[in-house]
Amino acid sequence: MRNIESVTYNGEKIILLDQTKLPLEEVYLEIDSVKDVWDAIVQLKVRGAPAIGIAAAYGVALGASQLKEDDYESFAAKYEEISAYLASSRPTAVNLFWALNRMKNTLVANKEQPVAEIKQILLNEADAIKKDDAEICKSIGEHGLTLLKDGMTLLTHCNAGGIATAKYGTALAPIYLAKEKNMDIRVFADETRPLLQGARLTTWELMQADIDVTLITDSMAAIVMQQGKVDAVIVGCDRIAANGDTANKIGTYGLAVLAQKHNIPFYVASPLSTIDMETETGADIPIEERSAEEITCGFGNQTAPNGVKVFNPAFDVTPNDLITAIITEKGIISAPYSESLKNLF
Ligand SMILES: CSC[C@H]1O[C@H](OP(=O)(O)O)[C@H](O)[C@@H]1O
Repeated sequence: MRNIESVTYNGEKIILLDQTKLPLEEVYLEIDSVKDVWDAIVQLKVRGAPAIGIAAAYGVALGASQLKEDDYESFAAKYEEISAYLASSRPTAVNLFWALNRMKNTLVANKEQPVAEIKQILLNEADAIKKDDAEICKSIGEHGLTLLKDGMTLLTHCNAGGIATAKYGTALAPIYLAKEKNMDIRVFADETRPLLQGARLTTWELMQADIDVTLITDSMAAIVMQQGKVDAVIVGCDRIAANGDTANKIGTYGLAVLAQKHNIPFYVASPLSTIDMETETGADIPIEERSAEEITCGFGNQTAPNGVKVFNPAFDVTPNDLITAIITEKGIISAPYSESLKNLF
């Protein structure tokens, strides 16, 4: 499997794979400003909960490295402004806030150090967040692999692959590890309107890895399940509430309802960094709403009348009772999630 890195740091600049250019172009952006990190997150040039967290970690460290303040109090005040700005980019994926919180804790833990030292410590912490994520995703893959059998066909939604994380992905991690073991695993990838992360990114990733993938429109998920072609659904997530309700890309909830109707297991793959025990239920998860143009003029092709009213939530919430199991780096957990999630921490 070619390791395609969505976020790296070259000692001066953040290098981002521009995911809006895929699948036709593999373009890497050299980012040296916090504003450009913010823009990249907002425009989904970097996307996927863990990758957003990693980008924000490098973003706040990069911003801190450029600060002129040399006393801790002034430095920390400016640092807070940078962190708050990056936190304003997207509201749903809790990894953004989890990563910024971990970076803030690193700052405070080293407040007795000279500011120049702190700047390097922050960059090292961003590196650690990225390294940890790759190891966590591999572990999710290993646990998820226990659910797979030779000859299975999985359906996935959006992109929860290597480019949504540091490496391996979450939902796609078990599939990559199954490939390494020469298992015969096939995948249906929902195109995932309106931004087509499935059509553009998941098919691209899986084809790069020589994994059998079939692209379907979101509306075709029902018929492939009805025809008995799907053995399990596996998706990523952007925030899991303390009771197991899970926010993921819009369309996921409908898949979970369909899976229940057809007695098909519905798995969510999630690092602990995407589990938010401070958010009690799915009703408390902020759902990002995006521009009308993403629907009326997707990829520059107008397909709806000027001025039409549009509702464009980027995520929906799957109630915990529709989730068969949650695959984490610490193992696979099942209902009742209020208890099983608590035991992970
Ligand atoms: C491994 S996190 C993937 C998760 O993030 C995606 O959202 P977006 O493309 O808007 O960042 C989608 O919900 C995926 O399941």
